[in-house]
Amino acid sequence: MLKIVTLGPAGTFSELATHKFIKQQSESCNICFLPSIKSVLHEIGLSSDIGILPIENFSEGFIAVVLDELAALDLSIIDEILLPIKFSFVANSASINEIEQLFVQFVAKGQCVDFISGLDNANIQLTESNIESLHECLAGNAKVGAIVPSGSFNSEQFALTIDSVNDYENNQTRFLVLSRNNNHPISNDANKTSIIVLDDDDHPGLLGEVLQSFSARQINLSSIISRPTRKSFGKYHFFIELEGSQNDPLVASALQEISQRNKVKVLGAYKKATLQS
Ligand SMILES: O=C(O)C(=O)Cc1ccccc1
Repeated sequence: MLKIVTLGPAGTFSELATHKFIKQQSESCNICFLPSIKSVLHEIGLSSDIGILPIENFSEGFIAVVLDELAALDLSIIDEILLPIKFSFVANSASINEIEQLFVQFVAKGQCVDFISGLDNANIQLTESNIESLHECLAGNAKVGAIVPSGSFNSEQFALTIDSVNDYENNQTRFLVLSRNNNHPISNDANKTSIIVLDDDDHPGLLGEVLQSFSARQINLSSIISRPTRKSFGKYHFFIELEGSQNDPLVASALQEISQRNKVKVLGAYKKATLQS
């Protein structure tokens, strides 16, 4: 039995991503929910074999806490999942102008900016998960509203519901499947690799050299993100995703070259997700 930990309570997009992953597995799986992204990350490899969490939204970009923990913890990426993301607004008052308190998950807030900016009188309360927002609204008074996953609620429970409050119609989020065991063989269908170049030897041209190792071999990068090390001001880790895996000798030699000059953590190689996969 594969034990999976993800962001709860039940009903989050993370749970939907987990079910999409489970459908592709031959083994039976057991899901455990934890209330915050950080608590999920820290449980992987303890009571759970793997963890599933959002890493990147199509319009908002990367989730900083996940990148920072990937730099700090000993986790590896074994797969990724892509999900369409649709939000609805629910409220205990039929009049939107009466809403004084809005519960919204901290990543969801940036995906519903246009709608939220129209709620003139609402005080924003950030939550850890979209289902926490839903539960807060269900437990709240007549002046409370929430941004929640479309399809996660029964409209009879609310005085007002408005669908499609996300800024972009084709909103999508990418989730990572993470494990603590770093010895996974690279599967033959892996066509994407994630690495972190850790800032341990800052010098002029560090990033240029890293990029040159890839461009000299015609290796395409799909993302590059810097995150502060939080050790001293102006020092950064670089989270890089590239096409291909170390099964390809060109990728292997690029990573070997970069590793000779820098501390590199290869997070994992996996098959690039699509909405259909
Ligand atoms: O709270 C959830 O439902 C999550 O799984 C986190 C999240 C938040 C916003 C978009 C996608 C996933």
